[in-house]
Amino acid sequence: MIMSDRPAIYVIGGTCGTGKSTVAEQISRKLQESNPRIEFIEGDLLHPAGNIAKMTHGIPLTDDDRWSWLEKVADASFEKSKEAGSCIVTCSSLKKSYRDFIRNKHPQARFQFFILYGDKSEILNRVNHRASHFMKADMVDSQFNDLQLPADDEQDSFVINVTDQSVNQEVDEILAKINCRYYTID
Ligand SMILES: Nc1ncnc2c1ncn2[C@@H]1O[C@H](COP(=O)(O)OP(=O)(O)OP(=O)(O)O)[C@@H](O)[C@H]1O
Ligand SMILES: O=C(O)[C@H](O)[C@@H](O)[C@H](O)[C@H](O)CO
Repeated sequence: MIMSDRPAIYVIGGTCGTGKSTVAEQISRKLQESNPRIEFIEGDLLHPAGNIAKMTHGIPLTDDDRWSWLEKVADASFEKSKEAGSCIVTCSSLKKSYRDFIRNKHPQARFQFFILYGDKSEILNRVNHRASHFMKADMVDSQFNDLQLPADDEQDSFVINVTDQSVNQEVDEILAKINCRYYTID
């Protein structure tokens, strides 16, 4: 087995309220133990102001709202991964076409998608219980309507169940997949 020399980008996706930021922060801390240069990019910070305004007012984003944001996510994460060998980014990546767009933007990199998935009732519960976040419960239905979970034809993508696992269990599951992939030839 050898280590791949393509930079690796770990995308933590899923609908609002699945725990993307919470899980991604912990994963980056774990990975930084062996490589302090690995960075975590909060994908929500790359949205244009207009997208945040729409979501704050309970208006779901369209494909056209998302393309320029997805491009920034792909570009920013690729740049960081070239510096450190890998990086972590949160990005909902709800549709297959979005994941394809990101993959195809930088074929020199190895993107892996971890799509966190929780039952709608659990997600509503989480969104209702967090304070001062722009994404409110009225957006949950539209997020589930747009969600296309990866199927077998997306071998770089995994669905992580977040309904009945703790954050630590989710982090361990993702790290196991990252480590396993990192040391294989591709
Ligand atoms: N098992 C779990 N896994 C992840 N998050 C959990 C879990 N249980 C509870 N939470 C809580 O769910 C809430 C949502 O998490 P977080 O804000 O990280 O989600 P998110 O996907 O980044 O949300 P958004 O995309 O809307 O910003 C947080 O308050 C987090 O602590
Ligand atoms: O694609 C989208 O509709 C958006 O990225 C949303 O998913 C939010 O940015 C994120 O989840 C924060 O609540």
